[in-house]
Amino acid sequence: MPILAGQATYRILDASINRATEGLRTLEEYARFALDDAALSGNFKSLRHDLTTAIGQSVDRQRLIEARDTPGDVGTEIREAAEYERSSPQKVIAAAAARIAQSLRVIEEYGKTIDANFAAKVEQIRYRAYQASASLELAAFTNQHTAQLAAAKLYLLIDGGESESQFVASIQRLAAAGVDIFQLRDHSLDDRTLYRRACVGAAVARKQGRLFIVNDRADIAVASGADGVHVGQEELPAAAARAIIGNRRLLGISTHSIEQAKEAVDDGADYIGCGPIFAGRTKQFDAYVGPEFLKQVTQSITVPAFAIGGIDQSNVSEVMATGCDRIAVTGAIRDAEDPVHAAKTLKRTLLSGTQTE
Ligand SMILES: Cc1ncc(COP(=O)(O)OP(=O)(O)O)c(N)n1
Ligand SMILES: Cc1ncsc1CCOP(=O)(O)O
Ligand SMILES: [Mg+2]
Repeated sequence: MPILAGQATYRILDASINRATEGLRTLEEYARFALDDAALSGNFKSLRHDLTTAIGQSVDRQRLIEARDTPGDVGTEIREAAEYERSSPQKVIAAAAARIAQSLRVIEEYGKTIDANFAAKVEQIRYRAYQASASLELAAFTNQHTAQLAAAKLYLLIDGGESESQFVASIQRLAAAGVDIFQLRDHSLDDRTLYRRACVGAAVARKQGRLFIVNDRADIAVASGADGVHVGQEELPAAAARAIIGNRRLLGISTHSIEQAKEAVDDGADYIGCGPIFAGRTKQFDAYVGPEFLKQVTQSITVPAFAIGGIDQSNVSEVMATGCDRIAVTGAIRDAEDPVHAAKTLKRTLLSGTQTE
């Protein structure tokens, strides 16, 4: 039986009102329970309240309910595989934000057939919802960074490789082998090539659910979409690097003493590198701080601390004996006969807390 025009409008509004309020609640719950962000969750609550109030003032609820026919809704049979693909809370948030924007637009457009003032109110709610959703997505990205960093154990300093394709393939293989963070560190590359490697590296690392950091260059870290920058004691001071990368990206700082480690944390480092612990093949130093420095760090530093310098399967147990279970390496994986196996073994050791071959 053909549906009466008025009934169709109310059926569309009913479905869209449900979608919009459900989407707002989905984002409100993340702000409240994942971010503990009272302001942001309150923002979504007031959006829900204002939408419900505007609807109550202008749309006849009985007509909405009378128009509802879920068993007869042909849309319930239409299934897209992507609807069930939510590999992270961030994907849930992005999907809910899109659903809110679309539904509010539908309510606004069909609401015009009932009451122009009602539609104008919904338009303002839509604009507010855009901004609140963007704030939540950005906060969720930062929250994801923090969570990924806290869980990270194996950090690989990687060069630009023989070619872009070989560089990308290395990241894919070694991410699958357990590397948690990649840092592009290649002083031989010109800026253009370094930028291009950082762009593709950040993209492929993110696709593998891994963090991607650029060594030394805060400008290239931002321009390439990397997750952050790592600076040493001779590069940009923390405040200058942070001014470039902002608060949504990670700042790593090299430290060679407990004083520098404490200073780095005070200066806002999201993580620190601690070394050089042992002599290694990648970078030579006049002096090595040894595992004792790591003991001091584990006793007094609150941000993730990655031991670095000559660390490989033969001495990682000395690092772990200090209580430090995070390492940053180059040669141990780069120079291994089987880099994937070397990465897997190191990661297994770090996770299990014991030496395994
Ligand atoms: C994780 C991590 N720790 C330390 C370093 C060393 O950085 P830096 O002292 O700036 O030396 P270069 O890497 O720039 O030669 C690092 N890169 N990563
Ligand atoms: C860049 C850097 N800074 C301190 S040690 C080091 C090199 C780490 O490489 P490897 O793990 O091969 O010693
Ligand atoms: Mg440096």
